[in-house]
Amino acid sequence: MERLLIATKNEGKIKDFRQLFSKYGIEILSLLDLDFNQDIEETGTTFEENAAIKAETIAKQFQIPVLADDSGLEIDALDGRPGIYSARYAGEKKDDQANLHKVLKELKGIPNKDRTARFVCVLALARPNIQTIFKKGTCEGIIGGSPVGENGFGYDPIFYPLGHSATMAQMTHKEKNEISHRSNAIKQLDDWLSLE
Ligand SMILES: O=c1nc[nH]c2c1ncn2[C@H]1C[C@H](O)[C@@H](COP(=O)(O)OP(=O)(O)OP(=O)(O)O)O1
Ligand SMILES: [Mg+2]
Repeated sequence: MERLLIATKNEGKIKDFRQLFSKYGIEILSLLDLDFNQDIEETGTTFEENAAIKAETIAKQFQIPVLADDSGLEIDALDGRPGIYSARYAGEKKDDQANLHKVLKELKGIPNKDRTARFVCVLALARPNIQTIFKKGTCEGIIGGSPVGENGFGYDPIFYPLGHSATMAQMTHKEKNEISHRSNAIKQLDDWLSLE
């Protein structure tokens, strides 16, 4: 296998996947490379369900193996929110800045020790006529008091991975990809990747 289609339009994810799969010699294509203008509605109630919806919709349409990523931020003090609603936390129009500021507002006054959180990434690999498989990766951390750093995307500027004094948005792309939820999920696909 030399090319893999990822069922996403999120440029931040695409950039992560390009780097993470380059060591396997796999070229990444995304929905941005295809003539696919539909919006896939994420109607599931779990990361797994939403990842399956995205991967299976595209695999069925194009009759090729497709990987999808459903991911988000779980904050303990917010009972796991924003969770599966991370992309649309501040409204249907996806807005990374509005989303992270909503989180910061909700955590106002909460001390560091109670600002624990994790990024979660569930990958679904859908193939024509084969049951979809799932892999999950997480990355534990602490939510900061204000956004710091220019790299990455989404909630990266407010997320300090455990044991680090830099946010994910202050890290280089390579540093983020060594510890991220996405890389931890991909590592579990190793078996499948070396079989292809
Ligand atoms: O490494 C990450 N660094 C920072 N933030 C992140 C990361 N990974 C996921 N996130 C956040 C972004 C978005 O608010 C949500 C994913 O939502 P999610 O529905 O999976 O993706 P999406 O709608 O942006 O693109 P798509 O569904 O087309 O793949 O979690
Ligand atoms: Mg989405």
